[in-house]
Amino acid sequence: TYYYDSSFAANVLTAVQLALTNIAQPTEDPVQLFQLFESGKYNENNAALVAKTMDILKTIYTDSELNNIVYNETLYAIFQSRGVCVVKNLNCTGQATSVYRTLDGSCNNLNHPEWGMAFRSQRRLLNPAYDDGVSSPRVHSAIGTGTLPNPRTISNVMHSNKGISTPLDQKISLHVFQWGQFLDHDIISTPVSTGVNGDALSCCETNPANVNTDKCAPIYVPNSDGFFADGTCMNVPRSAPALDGNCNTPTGPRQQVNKITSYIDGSNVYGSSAAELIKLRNPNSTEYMAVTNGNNLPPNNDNSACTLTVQGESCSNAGDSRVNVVPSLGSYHTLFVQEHNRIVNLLKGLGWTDPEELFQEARKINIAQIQHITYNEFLSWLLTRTVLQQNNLIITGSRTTFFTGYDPTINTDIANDFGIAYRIGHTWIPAQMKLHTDFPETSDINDPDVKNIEDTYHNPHMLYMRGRTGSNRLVKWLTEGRCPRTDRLLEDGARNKLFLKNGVSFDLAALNINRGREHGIPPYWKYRTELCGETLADPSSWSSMTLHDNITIALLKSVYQSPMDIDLWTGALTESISTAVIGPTLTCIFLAQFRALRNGDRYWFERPEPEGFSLAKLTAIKQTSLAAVLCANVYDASFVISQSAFIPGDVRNVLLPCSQIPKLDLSAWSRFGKRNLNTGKDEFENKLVHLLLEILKEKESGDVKK
Ligand code: HEM
Ligand SMILES: [Ca+2]
Repeated sequence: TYYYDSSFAANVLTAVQLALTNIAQPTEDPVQLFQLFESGKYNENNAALVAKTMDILKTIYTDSELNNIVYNETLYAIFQSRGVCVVKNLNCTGQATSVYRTLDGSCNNLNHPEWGMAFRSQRRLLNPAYDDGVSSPRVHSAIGTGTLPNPRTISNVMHSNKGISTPLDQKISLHVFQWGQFLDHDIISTPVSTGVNGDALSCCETNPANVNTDKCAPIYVPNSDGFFADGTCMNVPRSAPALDGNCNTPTGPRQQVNKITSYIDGSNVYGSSAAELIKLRNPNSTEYMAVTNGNNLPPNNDNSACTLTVQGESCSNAGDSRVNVVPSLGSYHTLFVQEHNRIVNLLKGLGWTDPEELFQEARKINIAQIQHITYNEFLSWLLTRTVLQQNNLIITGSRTTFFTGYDPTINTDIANDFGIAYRIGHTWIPAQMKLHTDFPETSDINDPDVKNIEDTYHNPHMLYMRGRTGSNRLVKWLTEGRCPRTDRLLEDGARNKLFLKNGVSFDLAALNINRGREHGIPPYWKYRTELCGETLADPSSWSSMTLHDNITIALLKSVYQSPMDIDLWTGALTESISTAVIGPTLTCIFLAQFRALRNGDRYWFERPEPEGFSLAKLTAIKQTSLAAVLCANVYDASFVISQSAFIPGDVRNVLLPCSQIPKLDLSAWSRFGKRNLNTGKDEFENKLVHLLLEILKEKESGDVKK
């Protein structure tokens, strides 16, 4: 049962009215108030009323139902102005038999049903380092009375590609960039503080002393910047503080929230709550995900979700709210919605009929593919297979066995520190987005196929180009394009012109540094020692910087007073890389997170049934790859692609036509009995059963021709 329905709305109205009669000085008309509730805008001065309303709603709904509908839907934006109430009291029922992963928190981790679910406080790998111990951003230098360098200054010194032509990594395709972000959007989304009405805050004050430091962390750009005009201030709200389950401020240091499920569970495709999911499914044929005009993402009717420049276009809707950030991200969302619907059709051909079962099994297979591609292809490249092997994180390939390391005592929440460190993917952001040209086409000089990235932010237009074939063309471009190198340099379009609109823009590197400080993330050296186990004789000496090359150390020295001041994001990203893609500290942080996401996930795809699959099914999942998903949805059988779409063809990675790329073979899912593995066809008796079923179906619909 789903509780997102009109009776819920009616119950809220009744509860508000009741609550009004219960508090001393009612200040609002209940109908008006209800409208505010519905639109997610509510005056925080009415906190008592909200609390009372919640009490009444709790007499109607169970906690788990309220978590699903209230926190994620209606009250979320209201509380966001003060902070975000974290989910509590989820129930784990049906432990033994639950076949499908749930979104309301029950049972995804047997030991602790809340771990990994949406609207939880982020975990930390290291204790926070706030200036005042509880909440104020780190600003003081480790030595003397000085302050830390301005984030924009660090960005200019360490992350600018000015005067350096941006090197591309010829060994990896742009799928590394896109998978990296897509994965991020499956596991972490940190909400920021809003104004009292749920509106965006204005954090820049003429006098910096007047900044509301509880809700704001603006970046004042130092003069003579070279790009930003003197006096520029970047309007940055602080991440909303986590409130406890009763929406009160907890004692102890400020924590941040993750508003999506941390499990790799395709929540960017399916949503992070049952209520979100139901709205993403096709209402008429619920086995399918909703699509519009030729397999594109459904529109988001809230046009403030993106910037529209062409009439008739709309923002996209998906399981994660950031889907509109860049169009190539939208194209990935589209790809996995298409893949879901394709799997549904395949299952139908194998005798599956029940819409709910079809939906859930297709979702389970789609999630399994996403997990497999992440560990077997993406992480194999990022962390290397050797490191995965050493840490028992390797997917065993053809030696198909179950994963037996499931450990329900592992906390699967995303770590705050990981959320800062994993932003190293910002080094992969390309300068431009491009539509692949299938055929010689007359190019449209007024609407070219190549656009600077700053012209694509929050604008879905590229998806609409060329008769709405933009999504597939962007995906094809990701295959043929090369990814910017994993280095300290960020493209101008991300470092100077992020979210450029009406002449106002942001610096993504400065945002990352600033965000780390306002989350109370300790400096880089602490991760080397306290988390990753290095022993440093004297962390205050530059000679302790043994993981960086001399040029980088010179740059760091020119901006930081002490190596103990270096911010995690900058310090970890600039570690030198000998044989691997990333340095040892990032490897250590990533391992901590990706180990938890595999070992603590009850529904990890390599587990046996009922949560996972039979060996035959698991073998089928392990055959798949990003290339297979691409071949099944966007390429013709004759298209020649590298077996790992992340790594363009070379001697080690043979190019094959799509027709020869191992594809998702669902014969193990057949409900017609055994299949002949040599021919791939159903045995005779199964064919007969199939035919009979077809005839029965036609009979039922009153359309008997045979
Ligand atoms: C065009 C591509 C991208 C854009 C425009 C973009 C933009 C952003 C922005 C604006 C933020 C929030 C900054 C702040 O205020 O603190 C952010 C956060 C983040 N980004 Fe990116 N990003 C992109 C690609 C990537 C990639 C490729 C990765 C990883 C491989 C990545 C990982 C992250 C992570 C982990 C966060 C923190 C998320 C959270 O806690 O909510 N991003 N990104
Ligand atoms: Ca997720």
